[in-house]
Formats: sequence, structure tokens, C-alpha cells
Amino acid sequence: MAVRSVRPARTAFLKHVILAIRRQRLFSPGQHLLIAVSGGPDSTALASVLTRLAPKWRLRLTAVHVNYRLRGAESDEDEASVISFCKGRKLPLRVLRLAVAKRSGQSSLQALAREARYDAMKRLAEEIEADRIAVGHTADDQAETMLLWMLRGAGLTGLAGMPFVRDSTVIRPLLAVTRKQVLSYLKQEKLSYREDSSNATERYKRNRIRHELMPILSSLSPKIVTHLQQSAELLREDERYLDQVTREHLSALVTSPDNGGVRMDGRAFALLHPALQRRVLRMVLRNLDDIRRAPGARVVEAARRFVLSGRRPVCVPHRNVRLMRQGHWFSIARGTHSAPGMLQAIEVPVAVPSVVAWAGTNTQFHVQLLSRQEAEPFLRAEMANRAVFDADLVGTPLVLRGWRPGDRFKPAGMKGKSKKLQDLFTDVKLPRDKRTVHPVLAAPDGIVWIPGIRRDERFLVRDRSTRCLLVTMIGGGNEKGER
Ligand SMILES: Nc1ncnc2c1ncn2[C@@H]1O[C@H](COP(=O)(O)OP(=O)(O)OP(=O)(O)O)[C@@H](O)[C@H]1O
Repeated sequence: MAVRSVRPARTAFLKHVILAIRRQRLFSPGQHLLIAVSGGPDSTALASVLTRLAPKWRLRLTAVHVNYRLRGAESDEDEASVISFCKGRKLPLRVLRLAVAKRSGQSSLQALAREARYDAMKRLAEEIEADRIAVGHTADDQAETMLLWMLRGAGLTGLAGMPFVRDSTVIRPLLAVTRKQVLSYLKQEKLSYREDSSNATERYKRNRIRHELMPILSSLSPKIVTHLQQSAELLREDERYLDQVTREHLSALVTSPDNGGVRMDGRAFALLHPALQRRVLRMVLRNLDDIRRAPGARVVEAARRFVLSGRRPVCVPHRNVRLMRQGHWFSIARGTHSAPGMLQAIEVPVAVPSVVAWAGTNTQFHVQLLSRQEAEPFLRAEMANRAVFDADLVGTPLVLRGWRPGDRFKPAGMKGKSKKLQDLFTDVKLPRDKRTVHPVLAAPDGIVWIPGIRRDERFLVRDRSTRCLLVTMIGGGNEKGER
């Protein structure tokens, strides 16, 4: 019996990935890549491949893992497995803890989690000056995504699937290889990975497509995954062209920006082909959306019907968009602002450098454990958005949370007993609506820091401190400086 070496298969896999990187110009030698590692097979293979390419391409790599703690201990095991994978490869890792809570009227928890993840990863990339964020989607993910969209009745935009590059930042180097190829690469490399046991509706549908529909389609067309990926590429080309045409029409229709939205001539709009009318509206609605999620076909159709025939203002069920008519003019703007999925108490990991996002004030907290010597420069130049504490006095769990009635605090540099947080907020004139979303860093023995406002006396670094916790707030907060 012929013995087949594993090397040709591995080489073929790497060749496919490198070809996609070159053809699609995913990154260039010398760039800094942030690799999103969930611990699953795809991103584990991605991290492994990029680590292999790094020396020759002179790449700088940083891994990022997001832990939402949506699956309890299992989420922590995923985090531990990514930490150990990165340690073994000397790959610098940032762990992000994100908490997402669904509110009525919002999209699914999975969709919120994904949005929060991309948002946090983009901010991290900016902070560490990474040129690209690499994610592990494969050709199978592409095929499943297209079929999911097809089931929802999507048009061309949905069927064009996921691009190799999104918003010139997110890259998908594995999009041209199949899951089978990824699994055989992992086997050859003896790399272990984590299986996601989540059974949420979206994942459930995807799993049924993966395990029931795809085998049927493969029996009819063995290369269905590749065919779908190739169709997606062709459709995306069409999509790019139509986008350009739509943008040209849009700029001719829109007269003046109106309250963050647009004002359009309804008579000129009515003369467009219905296909173009839908595209114009989709583009406007998408641009109004912070997350730039494509509105569904029903939403676009409701908006189109209003513009062509409606009288009264309507609220479109897409991120609270409001349509108003004045004569033959109509305006599309955001309705009342809805807060993002609010974060409740989030545990802050202290063992590894980590980032925790606080949606309330659109802020991120970077946490790092330092020796006394390493902390010295930060102690000498303390700033409102940065604080250093004695890590042993702080202890664990360290939590980021909102203000709670009854919270007390002992402000550094202020004589006397502890103070009610409520009174401190009044002293520093923090408006009432801001108090509910302002973050509070709390240890088991009390509040450590009210970022941008005051540090607590009890947790500050002393002469005998050896381990220090450096916490830096990025974005939002109080620009004026600590009082
Ligand atoms: N918790 C996470 N932390 C960091 N990156 C993530 C996380 N979840 C997903 N990603 C990134 O997004 C990509 C797609 O996510 P999705 O949940 O669809 O994963 P998947 O196809 O099951 O991939 P994987 O096998 O890597 O989990 C992943 O390959 C990974 O790069």
C-alpha cells in the first residue's frame, strides 16, 4: 500500500493561503497583524499559519481573544486554552472581556456579541497600531453564510457573502480554503482546539446547514463549497460596480445633510428604476447605522413605499430610523437614541495584559500587572485617565460596574471618613444622566477608582508595594483631568 506523506497536503494548504494573501493583497511584509483567536479550529489554524509566515514576511503579530462569559466555565476554558497556545508560540496576547446584555427590540445576543467584538478589536488595533485584523473564516463559513442569507430571502448584497477584506481593516486569509483542509492541517501539526458547544438559534440554523444541507448539496456537486465561494467573488464584483452607480445617484439626489441624516428630492427619487430606489435607500439606512448593518428587504420596502406614497412620518424598524415628508422633500434621520447593550459588572482579568470595554461611556480599560520598578514612571506622572494601584491590596475579583446606591469611597488626598459616591458625584458636578453610565472599578474590599474622577486612598501604591496594577482608560471619560 502506498504511504502518503503528510507534507504535500500541508504544503498545498499553505500555498492556497499564501496565494489568497498575495492575490487579494491582504497584507504586506513588515506589517503588524492583530489575529482574532477564539480557540476554535479555524482561528487556531490561522494563528499557526501566520506565525509560520511571520519571520519571512517580517510580520509583527499580536493575538486577541474575546471572552464574553456567555457559556460560563466553558468560556474561561477557551480563554485558558488560547493563553496556553500563545504562550507556547511566544505570541503576545490581549484578552478582552466584554459583557453584552440583550434588550428588547435589539438584535440577537450573538449579533450583539459579534458587533461588540469587532468594535473592541478595531479600537485595540488602533491602540497597538496594528495594520490589519485577521479572522479565521473559511470557504465553508462563506458557503454557510450565503445559504443562510438565501434562506432569509436576501438579494445580491447578502448572496455576495463575506469579502476577503472588509472596511480595509478586517482580513480573511482562510476564505479560500475549506474546513476539511483546516482540520487536516491541524491534525498534521498536532494542534488541539476547542469546540463551541453553543446552541443559540443562529448557531443552530448554521449547524443544520452544515450537517444536513451541505452533505446533500455535496452529493449533488462535490465541489459545492468552492463553487459557492467563487460565485460570491463574482457577485461581489457586481456589487462593487452597483454600489458605485448607487453612490453617484445618491449624491445627485441628496441636497443637504439634515440632523445627521439626509434630505432627498422625492420627485427625482420616483423617476429611478425600483432596483436603484431600493439600493439608494439601503445605502442611506446603512450609513445612518453606527454598526453599518445592512437593513433587511422588508425594511427597505417599507421605506420605499413611504417615500413614494406616504404622508405621515414613519419610524422604520431599523435602528429607530425616522422618515419625514415636507412637500416633495423627505428626510431620513435617526429617531430617539437607543443606548447600546449596557454592560453590567464585568470581571477584569489581571493575570495577563487585558482590555475591558465599557459601553456606557464608550470607553476601554487596559489593565497590566507591573513590577514596582516598571510602575515607577507611571507613578511619577499620574494622569486622569490612568491610575496605578497596589495589586495585592486590590485583590481579585476586580470588577468594572456601574454605580450602585449605597456605594462609599475614600478619595485619595481628601481628609476625613469615607464619602457616599452620590455626594462625590454631586461635588464634581457629574450630571445625573451620566452617573448611571459612569464606570466604577471595584475590588472585594471596596471601590478602587472612579475613572477620570478620583482614586481610593486605600488601594494606592505604598513604599512596601511590590506588584502594581496599571489601569488606563481610553476614550470617553473626563477630559478635564482628575480632581
Ligand atoms: N471570542 C473570540 N475571540 C477572538 N476572536 C474570535 C472570537 N470568536 C470569533 N472570533 C474570530 O471570528 C472568526 C469567526 O467567528 P465564528 O464564531 O464564526 O467562528 P468559527 O467559524 O467557528 O471559527 P473558529 O473555528 O476560529 O471558532 C473566528 O475564526 C475568529 O477569528
